[in-house]
Amino acid sequence: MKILADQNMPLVEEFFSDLGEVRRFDGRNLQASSLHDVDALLIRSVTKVNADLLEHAKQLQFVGTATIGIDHVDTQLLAQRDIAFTNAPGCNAIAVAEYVISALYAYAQETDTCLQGKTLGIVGVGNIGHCLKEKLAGTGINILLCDPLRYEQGDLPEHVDIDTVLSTADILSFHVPLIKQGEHKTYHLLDESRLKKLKDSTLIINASRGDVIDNHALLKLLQNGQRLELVLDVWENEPNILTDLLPYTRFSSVHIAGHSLEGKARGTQMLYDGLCDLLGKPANKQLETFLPVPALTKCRTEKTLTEQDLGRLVHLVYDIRRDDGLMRTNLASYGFDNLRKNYPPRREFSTLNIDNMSEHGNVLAMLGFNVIEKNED
Ligand SMILES: NC(=O)c1ccc[n+]([C@@H]2O[C@H](COP(=O)([O-])OP(=O)(O)OC[C@H]3O[C@@H](n4cnc5c(N)ncnc54)[C@H](O)[C@@H]3O)[C@@H](O)[C@H]2O)c1
Ligand SMILES: O=C(O)[C@H](O)[C@H](O)COP(=O)(O)O
Repeated sequence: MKILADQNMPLVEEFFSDLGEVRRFDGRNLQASSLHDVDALLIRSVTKVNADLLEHAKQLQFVGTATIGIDHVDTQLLAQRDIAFTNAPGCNAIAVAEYVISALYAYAQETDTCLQGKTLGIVGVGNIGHCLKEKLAGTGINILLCDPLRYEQGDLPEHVDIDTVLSTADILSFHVPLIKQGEHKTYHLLDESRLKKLKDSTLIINASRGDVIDNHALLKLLQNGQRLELVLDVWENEPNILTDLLPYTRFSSVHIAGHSLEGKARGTQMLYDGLCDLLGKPANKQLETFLPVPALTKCRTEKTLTEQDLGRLVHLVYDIRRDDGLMRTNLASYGFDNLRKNYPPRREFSTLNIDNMSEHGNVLAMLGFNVIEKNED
């Protein structure tokens, strides 16, 4: 079997080499002719799977994207052609939620803001939105949830409609898929008129898809003096983004919110499980065996922990300012895609074992650290 995989997908040889011959490709420049003898195609969000790409793909049985987002794949076409398809729902939910949490504590530190008592609106309560809500449950941040689809399905009774969330929340975090049309479209969900109505200095975090916010309208409003705090991981028209927005952002990054080592590796493993399933073979490889030991594995807390201390613990594992600095310093010379390709390793909170002497063990555990309770006596 011939397996063609994006060159920036980790651990493909480790997982797939027993199933066939693995070749790599450049995700943004895959040619239709390269697919003539391919049985399984493993992609990321940068490869568009459409009729043109599949023109010569006579043998293709399987397409897997190591992402939750599927806006780059014509899934109807795959179904028509009887090509099995799998994505990787939830693979990077922890990573994106931790990106947001790192942003929140860094913002609080830099602006001398107390997060406790602030209201956070989570728009899109799927894998990521739900994970974020659970992680923040002990922090004293008030949370509003907005997901009309889940509300209509009857499984989110606490849903608050988007315009109420936008006018109430101090902080907004977007975790919706890109939907271009229909009643619940998310394309330009934050358009000019909604942006104009936001409270002064609202903190907007977008780690979903760039098109969810009208970037040009946002820039125009900021240039005209509207005060907003921005954390942008995703941008319209990646990799050729509206760089004029950068100076207005508190933190920026190159669509890496989901790129913890664990998140990326889980994505590869989910595709491996999907292909094994299709082939009727046992999926017996485990990602834990392939992940390196983290640089930092242990620390100890004392009796009292403030909100600032929680922030310090978060930033011990992942500080969004590392990624913000990389983008601001290097975007012009390296370019968006190269920065993504050379993204330095990042681990999840669960890799830090905390010997806990404080009263906040449950808050630390909810955030996702590995808490080991220690009694003084
Ligand atoms: N920046 C990154 O690195 C990164 C990583 C992972 C995912 N993403 C993006 O984040 C999105 C969400 O990821 P997920 O794993 O939580 O997906 P998910 O499918 O589990 O959840 C998305 C949720 O959004 C809801 N939704 C759809 N339309 C909505 C609307 N108009 N208003 C409010 N809610 C709406 C859905 O009902 C669903 O519950 C992905 O589709 C992807 O585009 C980005
Ligand atoms: O939809 C997703 O899962 C994410 O946007 C994903 O993390 C994007 O990363 P990429 O596939 O481009 O590496």
